[in-house]
Amino acid sequence: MSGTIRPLVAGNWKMNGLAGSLGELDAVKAGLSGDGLNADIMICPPATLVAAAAKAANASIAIGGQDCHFAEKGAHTGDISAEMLADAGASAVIVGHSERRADHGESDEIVMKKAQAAWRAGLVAIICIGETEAERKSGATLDVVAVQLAGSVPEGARAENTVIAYEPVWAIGTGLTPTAGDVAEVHAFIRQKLSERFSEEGAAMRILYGGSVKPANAQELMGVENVNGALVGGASLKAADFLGIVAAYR
Ligand SMILES: O=C[C@H](O)COP(=O)(O)O
Repeated sequence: MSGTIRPLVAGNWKMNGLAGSLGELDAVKAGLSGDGLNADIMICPPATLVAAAAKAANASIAIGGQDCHFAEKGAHTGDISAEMLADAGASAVIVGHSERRADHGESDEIVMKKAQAAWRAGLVAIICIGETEAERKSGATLDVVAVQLAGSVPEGARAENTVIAYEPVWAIGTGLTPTAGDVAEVHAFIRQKLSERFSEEGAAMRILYGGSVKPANAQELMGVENVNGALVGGASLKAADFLGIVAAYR
């Protein structure tokens, strides 16, 4: 396991989950009870379930949102502010997920404003970056990651209010993952950039890997240098799978 940074395993339910899905949260809670886990655990349910999830969770599970608007309030039909997520009991919010960047045209500039909004509301910003398949194939991965980091992570980022999630777009929901060596290369690069820009705060910031993490590959991926946890999509929907990933930190 990497250094002394406390890892974070976060489940992103994406646009999945009705009230009955909170049973999975209960099962995660039960699965975590009484064990000395060496990681923080978070579930990011859809916005409709944030308040109920926050009530159902206990101290062993943090609740996060999946997106927020950068404004505090106003005429933005259908949007949710970081303050509203905090009010509902969230302690973090994912910003700049590649699905938001692709589906909603979110630029680095917008993602940066969302991260600042998260801080304004007292939330941890989980800032997502990652290259597409074409970018990987053309050898542009590190360039893409550098541009996204520079453009999406605001000045003043600190280890306690910012988490970076490296998610290669081609690995999300596909069952494909980069090799451990590829993950190590990109995470080392991200660490170098964060340390150059934010000094000791950047050296202490958590860098999550995301993209087809499952129980079968969690141990290997979580053991890579500078991988400080995971952002898990599909495998977070079932408590048994999610707990199987969390087990990498037992
Ligand atoms: O936010 C989570 C990621 O997009 C990973 O999703 P996945 O685990 O289904 O590949």
